[in-house]
Amino acid sequence: MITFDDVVKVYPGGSTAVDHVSLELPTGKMTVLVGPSGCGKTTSLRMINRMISPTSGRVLIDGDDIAGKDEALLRRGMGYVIQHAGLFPHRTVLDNVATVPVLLGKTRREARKAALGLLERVGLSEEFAKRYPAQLSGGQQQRVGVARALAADPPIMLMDEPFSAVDPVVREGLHREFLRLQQDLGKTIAMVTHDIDEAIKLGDVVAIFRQGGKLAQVGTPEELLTAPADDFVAEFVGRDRGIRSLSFTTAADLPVADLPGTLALDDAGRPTGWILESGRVAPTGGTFTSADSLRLVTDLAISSPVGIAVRVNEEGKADGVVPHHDLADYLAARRSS
Ligand SMILES: Nc1ncnc2c1ncn2[C@@H]1O[C@H](COP(=O)(O)OP(=O)(O)OP(=O)(O)O)[C@@H](O)[C@H]1O
Repeated sequence: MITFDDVVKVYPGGSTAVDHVSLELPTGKMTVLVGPSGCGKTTSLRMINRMISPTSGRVLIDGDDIAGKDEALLRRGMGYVIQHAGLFPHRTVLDNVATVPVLLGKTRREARKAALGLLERVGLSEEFAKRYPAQLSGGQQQRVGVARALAADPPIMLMDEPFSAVDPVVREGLHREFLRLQQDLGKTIAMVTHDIDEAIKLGDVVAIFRQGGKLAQVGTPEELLTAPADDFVAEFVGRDRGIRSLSFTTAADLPVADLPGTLALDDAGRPTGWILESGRVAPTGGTFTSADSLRLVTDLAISSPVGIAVRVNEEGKADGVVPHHDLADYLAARRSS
């Protein structure tokens, strides 16, 4: 666990970048530091690897104050990924990834073999290994940046706006891959972003900073969406937070009604559409399983031609329906419980 214990950073010249921040970043989880520009996110991140020292307060790793640790040793346990990847321009992709392990004592051969494996894990095939950074797209460079940070297999990863230099579609893909990777690796990650949607999507814990380097709220994405501490947080997490918070709960406990006769099924019991009063069959527009989110069920119920979402089992067979008024009652009861 990384702990900020009443940390203050005042830069020479008097600006307070971080103002009495106390925060815990749990081991094996991703904590996202998010907030408007200039609110002290990067300063906080850099205090974890001692690129910046606190003016007062302590940063601890597993209970030990890092102020007393050898800087080089400390940083060896931390991967660092920055915007635009920060790759060595005159080294090949493979050598960008293999350099640190060689410095740490691996043979060049071992390091290159491991680097190829890492590049594959971040979605880059062998053909990219011989290229130079300038011969890659922005998204590919970011992937190399992540692979390079992972090369020393550090328990901690510090990431400063790692996905912000790429377009939204590429970013989506990188998010998905990164979440998959983190599921396997379980690193302790501190990530800085100014994008609340990215924070909510990636973070196990999200720490929202406000101007002046103060923490506004720390919580899981669901907590921030359902119970923002004040107007600043409510505004910052965005308008449709009610709908977005439904992404975090599955439909496992959602009661379903029996299949109505107006639901057309094929021989295997799979829904094929709704039989409308006119006799026309309209497509269902999608189905859900009990593992899907309440957000999907809501979307299906709203967009269904008859206002009913259809649940299917693992074989795709219809096994219940949720009319939109039942769903509204369920959501209202859930809120008040
Ligand atoms: N070396 C420095 N000397 C003086 N002031 C600084 C220095 N670095 C940052 N600051 C100031 O400290 C405050 C916090 O900066 P920091 O970079 O931590 O914010 P941030 O939240 O990461 O911002 P952004 O999202 O714009 O990158 C800002 O007001 C900034 O101007």
